[in-house]
Amino acid sequence: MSIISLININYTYPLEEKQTIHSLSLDLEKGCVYGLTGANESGKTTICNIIRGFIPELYKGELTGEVMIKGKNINDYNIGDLATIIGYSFQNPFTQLSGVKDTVYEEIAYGMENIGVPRSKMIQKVDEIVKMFQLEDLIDKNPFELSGGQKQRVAIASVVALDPEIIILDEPTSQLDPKSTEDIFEIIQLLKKQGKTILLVEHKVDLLAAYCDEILLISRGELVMQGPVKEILSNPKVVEYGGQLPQVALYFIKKAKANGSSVSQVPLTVQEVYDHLNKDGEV
Ligand SMILES: Nc1ncnc2c1ncn2[C@@H]1O[C@H](COP(=O)(O)OP(=O)(O)OP(=O)(O)O)[C@@H](O)[C@H]1O
Repeated sequence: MSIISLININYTYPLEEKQTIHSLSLDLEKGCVYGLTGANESGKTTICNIIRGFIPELYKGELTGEVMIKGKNINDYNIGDLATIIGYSFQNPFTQLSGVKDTVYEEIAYGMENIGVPRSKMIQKVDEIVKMFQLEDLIDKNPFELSGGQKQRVAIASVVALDPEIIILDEPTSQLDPKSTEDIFEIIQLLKKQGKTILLVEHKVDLLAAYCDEILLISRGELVMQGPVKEILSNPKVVEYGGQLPQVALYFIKKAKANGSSVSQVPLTVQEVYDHLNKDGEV
């Protein structure tokens, strides 16, 4: 049984004539990291909102098709239960912060407070999360006085603190510098090891290539490609659909085309190039 299934989803925002999501079906398996990518405005955030139930709960509009979470129709969950199963970190961390807590420490504890986690367990979890996200120097600061990147880290940390089985991260690194971006991807790796299912909206395909199991490519509200990272991110069709390929893959695809050879085995990451050269004794 897939942990998330969308079955023939069509969706139109309120007062819009044009449909945003068209005949979309997908299955996501427990414990995998999925990279949801595609051009701007192709519908990625909308899909996340459908999976989390914010559409049609908050956004209304016309939604048809079925959303199944852990084999059960999303309409059969109560809102509280769904919130503990699916954690959602928004594209804009400002939206995510509660606005009612004065320190980063309290902000991270806030979600647990709301669901009645015992105090001793809560303190233990906040300490663990602070360490995981390297927030030690920020715990006494007001969340709204942080930089954009710091807010983003705190927002994601608050989601992870609730220990949801499914974690949706909508462009989690959009405001982060390269070092903090790598750190977030390392945390994603760790969460995968803990058995979490992660849906990651991200434009940085080089990082998706290194950390995801599968890629879902969206174009104009349709799922146009889905498959293992190796298969999708070495396929030049991705670019035709408005997506991007890793820089390394682009270089090797160009080289393969010039030599008239197959593009199916191109490396996607610098590490793969290194491993390949190492095997041949060239480094
Ligand atoms: N609340 C809304 N009401 C009406 N239309 C909306 C609303 N939110 C998004 N849209 C439209 O739906 C389409 C898909 O938007 P969405 O934000 O899902 O795309 P995206 O792929 O996440 O974009 P980006 O990469 O730029 O964040 C866009 O045309 C957008 O203008």
